[in-house]
Amino acid sequence: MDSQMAASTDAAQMVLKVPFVIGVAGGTASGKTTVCDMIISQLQNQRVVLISQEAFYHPLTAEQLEKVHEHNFDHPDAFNTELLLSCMEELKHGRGINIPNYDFKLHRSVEPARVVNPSDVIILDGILILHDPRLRDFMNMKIFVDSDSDVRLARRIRRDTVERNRNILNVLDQYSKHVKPGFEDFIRPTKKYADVIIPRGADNDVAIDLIVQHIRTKLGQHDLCKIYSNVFVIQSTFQIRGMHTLVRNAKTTKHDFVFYADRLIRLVVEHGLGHLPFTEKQIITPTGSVYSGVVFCKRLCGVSIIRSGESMENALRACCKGIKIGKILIHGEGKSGRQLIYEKLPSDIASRHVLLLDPVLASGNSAVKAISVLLSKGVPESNIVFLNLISAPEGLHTVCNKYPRLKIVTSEIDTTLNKDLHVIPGMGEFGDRYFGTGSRVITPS
Ligand SMILES: Nc1ncnc2c1ncn2[C@@H]1O[C@H](COP(=O)(O)OP(=O)(O)O)[C@@H](O)[C@H]1O
Ligand SMILES: Nc1ccn([C@@H]2O[C@H](COP(=O)(O)O)[C@@H](O)[C@H]2O)c(=O)n1
Ligand SMILES: [Mg+2]
Repeated sequence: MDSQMAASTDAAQMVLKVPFVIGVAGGTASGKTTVCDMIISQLQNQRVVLISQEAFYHPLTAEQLEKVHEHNFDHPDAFNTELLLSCMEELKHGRGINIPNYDFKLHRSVEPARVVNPSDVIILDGILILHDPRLRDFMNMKIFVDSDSDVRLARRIRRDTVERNRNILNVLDQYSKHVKPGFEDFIRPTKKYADVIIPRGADNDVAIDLIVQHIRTKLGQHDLCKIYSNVFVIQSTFQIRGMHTLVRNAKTTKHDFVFYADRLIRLVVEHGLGHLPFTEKQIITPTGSVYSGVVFCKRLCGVSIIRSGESMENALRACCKGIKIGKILIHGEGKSGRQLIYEKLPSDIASRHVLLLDPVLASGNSAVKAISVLLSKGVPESNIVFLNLISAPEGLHTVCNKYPRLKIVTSEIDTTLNKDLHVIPGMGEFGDRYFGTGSRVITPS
């Protein structure tokens, strides 16, 4: 008996954007916040938010306030870690939150609360941010800022007297009673959880550059699949890398380019077909045995984005006999708007699953236009599977943010776009190389 089954992912399900979370710990005045600010200023094209653990200090009771000099702010119990955990859970699920706005002069939070929007990167900064294992579990990267304790004490005295209205004798007293023991007992022991230790804090430009590079790489490449659960990169093998090496090589002849591009396209198409819904079916084999299998989705069609997308039509026809293939031609260069020049689509496209074909996803502007044409014809967003050979992170961000319900299947995610919006490292002008109409090599910029 046939039964309708859901596809590998529920088409109607909203896509989860999981942020890249970085924890930055270290002793007081080690430079944690300064390091975080430097990282943020270098991650200009990402949505980054900084959350300080200090926002989650328990407010002091009237009784505790009277003896504030005895209060230990350097102990894990000083923080409302449960609240921080629930805030992280919200952000992880793409929901904005309000966090307390802590005042170091009043030892409590003040109005208004701080609004924190969902972001691509969340940086958590605090002396004991690596202490609780449940918080560490949220983190993709853990950093410990390691600065000399004399330097830290000097900075702390300066900061607390100048910015936090403290008396120097109280600062020194608090330091020896709570801050130093808290560092030895709870903060320094979390250094072992760090993936990266930054000696000299913000003075260590090299370490900060390496961290930023790592975050960019993680965000730009396969971790995009963590951020966007609708992005699927086909499993990399040496065979696939070898084919990419050939098609990306500027010296590869047209004949070889077409041969290896076709092989890669075929893999992407087969993978893309795996994201369509199917129907369960039992059959009898020649041995008389029952085999529980599935039947392919029948209501589908291809749509190629002219001209490069046409290179993917043969592979689609080879996989799906007699498939209808429509075409869309978009005009536009650079960052300016895109215009629809031509479209020829199956008249019943609204009732079909659509495999949208374009070997290179660069800025995502043409893709967004092409997808909007499909939507205007009544195709549900969740019925679209967009197939690429290579995708730039910028294009993935653009398309996934605008259309979180469609799926993108690609064989590799590249590093970035250059100023001319060419994918880097990329493979040059795909259409020219495939159809033999150009010999231009794009120089790196
Ligand atoms: N490398 C540095 N050189 C000079 N001053 C620094 C440096 N790093 C931090 N500071 C100063 O030290 C103080 C504490 O730094 P901050 O980044 O707030 O530390 P933390 O967040 O670890 O407590 C601030 O006044 C800051 O401007
Ligand atoms: N009301 C408070 C709360 C905290 N502290 C001290 O702040 C330090 C943590 O902040 P850093 O920016 O230095 O990491 C911590 O050592 C607490 O002693 C405070 O003095 N008063
Ligand atoms: Mg700080």
